[in-house]
Amino acid sequence: MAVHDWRTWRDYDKIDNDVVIRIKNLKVWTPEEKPWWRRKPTKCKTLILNNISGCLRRNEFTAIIGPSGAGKTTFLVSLAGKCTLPSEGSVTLGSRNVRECAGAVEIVPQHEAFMNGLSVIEHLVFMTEIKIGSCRDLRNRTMLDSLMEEFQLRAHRDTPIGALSGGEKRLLSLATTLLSDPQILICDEPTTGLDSYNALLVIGVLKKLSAAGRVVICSVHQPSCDLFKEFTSVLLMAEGRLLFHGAKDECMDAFESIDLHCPINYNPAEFYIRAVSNSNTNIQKLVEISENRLQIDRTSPIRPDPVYSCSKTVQRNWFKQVYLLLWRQSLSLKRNARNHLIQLFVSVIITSLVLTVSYVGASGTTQSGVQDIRGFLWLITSEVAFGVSYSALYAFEYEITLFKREVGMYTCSAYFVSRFMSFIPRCILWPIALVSVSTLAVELPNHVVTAVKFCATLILGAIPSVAYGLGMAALFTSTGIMGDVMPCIDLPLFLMSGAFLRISSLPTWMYPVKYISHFFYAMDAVSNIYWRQIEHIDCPLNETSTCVKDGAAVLMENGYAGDYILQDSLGFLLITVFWCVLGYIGLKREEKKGYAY
Ligand SMILES: Nc1ncnc2c1ncn2[C@@H]1O[C@H](COP(=O)(O)OP(=O)(O)OP(=O)(O)O)[C@@H](O)[C@H]1O
Repeated sequence: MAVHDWRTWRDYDKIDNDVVIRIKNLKVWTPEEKPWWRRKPTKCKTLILNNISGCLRRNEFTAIIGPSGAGKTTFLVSLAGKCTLPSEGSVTLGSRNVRECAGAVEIVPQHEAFMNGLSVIEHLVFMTEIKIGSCRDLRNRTMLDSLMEEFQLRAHRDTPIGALSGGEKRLLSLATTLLSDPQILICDEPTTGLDSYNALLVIGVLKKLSAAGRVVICSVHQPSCDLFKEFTSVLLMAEGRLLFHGAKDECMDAFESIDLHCPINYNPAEFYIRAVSNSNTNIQKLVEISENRLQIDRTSPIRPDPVYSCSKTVQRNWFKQVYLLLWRQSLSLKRNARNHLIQLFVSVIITSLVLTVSYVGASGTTQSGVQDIRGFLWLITSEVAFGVSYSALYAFEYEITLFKREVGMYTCSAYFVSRFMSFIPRCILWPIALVSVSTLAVELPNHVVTAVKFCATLILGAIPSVAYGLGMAALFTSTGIMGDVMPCIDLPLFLMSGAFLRISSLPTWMYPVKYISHFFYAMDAVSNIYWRQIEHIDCPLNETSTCVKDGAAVLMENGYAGDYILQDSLGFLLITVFWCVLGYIGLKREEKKGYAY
């Protein structure tokens, strides 16, 4: 098995065993909980990492072990510079803070986040394209091929990720991380969920990477003897403290020096973990030993800087990012095409059939027909607006973890724009299907032309509806309450449509709300299209109430504008921009919250 022989730290073959990462008095804590309206909390509630100091060296292949809740994950995430909890102390690469060395350090989190609709090869091609550059580049293609070979992913090349086993997903996650050839690789429980063969396969690849000059550090949950012996050093943690860090033999010596002897044929990793679980005395003694050893580390040479600032990751230009993200969305959409078609059939065709049956023969040329047509126009408008905006509402809920894991690969705006554009086919298909079927039995003047105009208007109206749904989704993603908030905002917006009350009868202070209502502009446009063609409405001789004489009178009664084309087009555009800006702000806020682990 060839392991990345094109990736060596050739600059450093003269210095051996020198320090790469230095950790100085690292403390991480959970903040005191305060009501959301109070100032940002600063006090410490629970100390997760307690004054950890140490260093990691070149060629070191370290296993982090310790009881559950020891702080292993928090330590690894801090090493990668991605910890979002309040902290003190420093983690440095050379003389630079690890947070400034993007690309030099990569973390493989414990729980994978993928777009499950993609196949293995599609996912790897996307990641290659977005992280390191074009797949047409021979070097990038070789890298991709070699990783597929190393992690035995060839057999699953075309398998959808959702159908992979937990272990196979783990291998894919590792392969994805290694695409950018990080110099420091941090893995949180890379063997969890793998059978012993695959666990050894993964550890074997990681070991070779460390032998080639990288720093590889992994937390391992209860490693077997076979697995444990592959590591060159061990880092033992308990209760947020570093109890030991060094070669495996030295660890055994340290335990023996405090009179703790590992029985013959007993798994040493298990012995260490047991010895420090719930034993303050042992923890205290080991902390003292660890502090003495630290004095030696402090005198070790530090690597010069330049190597850490270099990274093989590239930032693709904004349009390329949008294109690649759209391509990924479209693949996922294609794989779920059957579900989308069923959804189209159930939600649109059946609804349209119900409408056409209910409004059979309806015409706006009679007094009783005026009300029917008003209802019909409202129903086709609202079906499209609601259908499209609610389908966008959950766009981020399932993808937010993926988005937060991929921070740095593409910009927030590129992601938002691509997500927005991925709804465009729906904005076109839904209105066409709805209008074509629902108008079948309704009497429209110039039937085909009017139906086409309805389609065009509803397509344009669907775009601000998507922006509205995405805006709400991005603003309330983290709270998960968008489904509860949206109906409350819908109410004033659809009241402004003019379908339920005359806009002219609104209190003056409510008047401006209509300008941010996509329901209003859509209803205004379809009503104008229809009623402007009705030149006469019959008024029976025995009619007691006042008759509406023509379509213009109906428009006047509802308060719909004169120059509707300009007003409604501008309205659609402004509302789309308004909700997109709000959605972008919401997504940016999520991005700022940091890495999801
Ligand atoms: N964001 C957080 N908010 C509150 N507590 C947290 C947070 N992150 C971690 N903790 C707490 O810090 C402690 C250490 O967590 P961490 O996940 O780092 O431990 P671990 O050693 O990786 O555990 P395990 O082996 O079970 O995965 C745990 O008690 C955990 O509940």
